[in-house]
Amino acid sequence: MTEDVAGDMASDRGFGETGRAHTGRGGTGRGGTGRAGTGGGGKALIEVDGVRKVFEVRRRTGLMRREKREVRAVDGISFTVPRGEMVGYIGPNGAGKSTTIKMLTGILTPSAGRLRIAGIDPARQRTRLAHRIGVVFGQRTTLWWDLPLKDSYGLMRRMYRIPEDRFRRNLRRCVDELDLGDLLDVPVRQLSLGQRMRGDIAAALLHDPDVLYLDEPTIGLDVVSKVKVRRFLRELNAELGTTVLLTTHDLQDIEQLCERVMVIDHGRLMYDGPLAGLHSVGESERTLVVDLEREHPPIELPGTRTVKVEGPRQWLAFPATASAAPLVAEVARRYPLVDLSVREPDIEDVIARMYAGR
Ligand SMILES: Nc1ncnc2c1ncn2[C@@H]1O[C@H](COP(=O)(O)OP(=O)(O)OP(=O)(O)O)[C@@H](O)[C@H]1O
Repeated sequence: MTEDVAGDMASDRGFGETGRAHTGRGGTGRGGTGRAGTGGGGKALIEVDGVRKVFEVRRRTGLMRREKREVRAVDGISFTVPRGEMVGYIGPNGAGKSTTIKMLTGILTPSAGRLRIAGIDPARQRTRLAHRIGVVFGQRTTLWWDLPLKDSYGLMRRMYRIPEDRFRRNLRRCVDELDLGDLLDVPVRQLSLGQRMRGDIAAALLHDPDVLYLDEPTIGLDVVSKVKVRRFLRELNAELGTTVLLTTHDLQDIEQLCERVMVIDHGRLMYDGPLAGLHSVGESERTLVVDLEREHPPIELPGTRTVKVEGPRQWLAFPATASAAPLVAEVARRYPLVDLSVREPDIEDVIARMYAGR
């Protein structure tokens, strides 16, 4: 398929500049309704409607016999993502996350349903789409294994027909933000996983994609590099309105980058809404840590359960959706209270409960 991509590439914008339409993180104004929307009534950049992907797998069941089986990797998913939003796409192993991203990039064709990225059908217009999207698959590199990093970037410049000055500007910024200066002359095969990952993130950004798909982008990164990568992604989103779909098992990525999160399991969307809303779905609990004047039998109050007693200190769990104020007042009224604090639920616990519940 040959497609004229010149129109897509005509603009001379780059992430070294800040002149481009500015939507920023959460700038699309999702109201936390728990449903995907197009944000402020604008047309969605990513549209997924009733999408399925069924794999047919054959399994040997005897010497001469094989059994055909269907795997519903994605089982009727619908959502939209407005321009400029950063969305987390999470789920347990085998949930269907990578399959979704592969369909969104045109690598896989859906068995049913409709997909559009900026109006482009990924499976039918893959070349055209390639100029609008950047992809990082943490488990696999898009770089040339035997070439130094900078030569891979040079090839990408030609493939994407990036104007020279824009390429230089974008590369300079990636090198600065992702600490790639000492790595540019190193063949990709000699890079550590974390170094290669930073190289891959830069490669996905050189052509100023509108949409960035990140599949486990912080895998192998040390703590400092994770912080840098997240900060860079936030800056790009704020400056250029880059839309990000982020798949990760590191929930700190989601907490620090995304206001909206989608949870998928067994190929179905279990939740789509604000990150904070997961607490109510996951039936999570907050904890009141109470210091009494002296040791005391476990506190008994309706709507709470005492989860631990250690000397004069007690830990009381209560539903995360309930207000702590009446509970605090009741503890103070009935018990010899010295001090107390409230601990918020850990998002990892919430999601673990959610996966387990299903
Ligand atoms: N090419 C394929 N042929 C057959 N089955 C497949 C194929 N690719 C994926 N699957 C199956 O589809 C389901 C979803 O897989 P997918 O890779 O999308 O999950 P995932 O959510 O990305 O998991 P992980 O977090 O482990 O990367 C799994 O049951 C997987 O075994």
